[in-house]
Amino acid sequence: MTAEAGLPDTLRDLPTWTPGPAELADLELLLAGVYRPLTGFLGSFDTAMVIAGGRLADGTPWPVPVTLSVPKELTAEERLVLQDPEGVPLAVLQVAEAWQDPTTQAWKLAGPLEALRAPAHGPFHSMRRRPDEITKSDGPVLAVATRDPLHRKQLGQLRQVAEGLNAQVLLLPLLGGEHDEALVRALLAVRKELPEGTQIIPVPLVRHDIDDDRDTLLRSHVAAAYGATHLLADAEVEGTAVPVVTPEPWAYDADVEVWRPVARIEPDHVQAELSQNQLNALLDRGELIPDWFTTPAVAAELAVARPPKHERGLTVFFTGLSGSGKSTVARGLADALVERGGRTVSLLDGDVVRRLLSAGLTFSKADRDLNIRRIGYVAAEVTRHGGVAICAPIAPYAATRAEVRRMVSAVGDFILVHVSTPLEVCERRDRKGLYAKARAGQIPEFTGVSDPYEEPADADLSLDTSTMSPGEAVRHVLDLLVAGGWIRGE
Ligand SMILES: Nc1ncnc2c1ncn2[C@@H]1O[C@H](COP(=O)(O)OS(=O)(=O)O)[C@@H](OP(=O)(O)O)[C@H]1O
Ligand SMILES: Nc1ncnc2c1ncn2[C@@H]1O[C@H](COP(=O)(O)OP(=O)(O)O)[C@@H](O)[C@H]1O
Repeated sequence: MTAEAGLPDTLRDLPTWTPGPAELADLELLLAGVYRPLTGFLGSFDTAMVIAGGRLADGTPWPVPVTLSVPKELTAEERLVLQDPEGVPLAVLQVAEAWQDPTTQAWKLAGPLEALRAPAHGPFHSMRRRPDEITKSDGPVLAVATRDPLHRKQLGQLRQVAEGLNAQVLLLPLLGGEHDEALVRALLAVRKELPEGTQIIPVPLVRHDIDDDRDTLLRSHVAAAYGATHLLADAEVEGTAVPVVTPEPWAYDADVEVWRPVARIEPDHVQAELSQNQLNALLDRGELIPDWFTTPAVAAELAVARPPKHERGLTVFFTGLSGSGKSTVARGLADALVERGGRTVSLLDGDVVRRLLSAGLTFSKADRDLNIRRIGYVAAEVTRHGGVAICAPIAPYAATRAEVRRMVSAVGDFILVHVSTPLEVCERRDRKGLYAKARAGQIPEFTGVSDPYEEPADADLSLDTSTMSPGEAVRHVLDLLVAGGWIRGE
């Protein structure tokens, strides 16, 4: 791991590290001055103080720990080049402290950063601005820092608050999910409905693991860095970097077909609203989002971000002992789906994967985990593109299965099927004669015999194939898919 060509000679021999996506987003904000007063990743004392009381060690208010995890091997370094996933160097970290997180045990490096290059990728990158690149307004500026599209209600509330303050609007789409493009497109789609002169600047602020109040505080810091004088938010929180303005409640007056403040709706008029759950249910069924709720252009983007279940990407992940019936049921399911039509199916069978994608890997814990991560990566890509990925490895470790669930769930849906056939039955079947060899000590680390299998506690379906035929087992999975709306019933 040494820095690539193109770096100044003085930095060439420095070790390099590629932070994860969330840390890279934090790095971008640190380098751009959006996280001012922070100039680098936090050390142990600052982090503890921020978590405990929302302040840095010197008393400056700051709501969220901004830290950098590294492998233990890098904790002895004095300087480190931080690079993007393609190996492009972004910054040099001057290590002030190497420390271990007392909760997660992860190793962290803290210290100031020297920018080398601004990250230059990502959809709508051309719309991004550093705070020092925008012309500051003289008058009030109302920031809306949002991860959600603006529907007719929010547009009305925003216009009302902006007018009341006589403020310019600064719309900050917060990027950091899987559907960032849909969010920015949905906000661009309502541009005409926004007050004149509204600026839209996407900000790579990923969701930190903090409560709503801290999240509002963080948004207020970002808003202040971009020159806002006010932040529109659902609730006021003490200590925000700029004052929070909360909109008054609005509802749809169905009698006269307009959105307006609830206080101005006649008591005998019918009010309408659509909760997030109702909206999600409509999207899941692929039904029309009513025009009174949101504009058609926004509705179209909502459907991109959350396609109807029967078109949404899906991974069905079978796990179980060797010989439990994973391949048989997975193959049966793939055939049944292909026969029904309307879905593209990729079958990632354990044995086949080991011959191609994971050729050369052993059955050590590290190699099994790598094998499952590779399967998960491919399944997530299939899912992202709206296909059905069917996986059938043993996948003996719960943590690795959970990792795959997380990866896939970010881009579509994930179903875990535990093929729970008892070991004695698998061993009796011994289709490949492997159990006999394992018992004879000829195969070390054989799952269920001399290697662990962690039973899933989070299975969406359990199938004990000793009590049913392969056809019945496939039927159970199909029933689950129909009940969940992923495929249509016959
Ligand atoms: N030591 C050991 N333990 C378990 N299984 C072994 C081992 N050595 C070879 N095999 C054969 O490899 C198949 C399991 O591979 P997987 O990729 O599914 O395993 S894992 O998920 O990476 O643990 C498994 O296939 P299935 O029977 O289809 O499960 C076995 O045939
Ligand atoms: N209900 C059932 N579902 C799946 N397989 C079954 C069932 N009943 C018997 N079997 C037999 O059990 C064996 C399972 O092997 P396989 O599907 O390769 O399991 P795995 O992929 O989990 O190693 C096959 O020989 C299959 O015919």
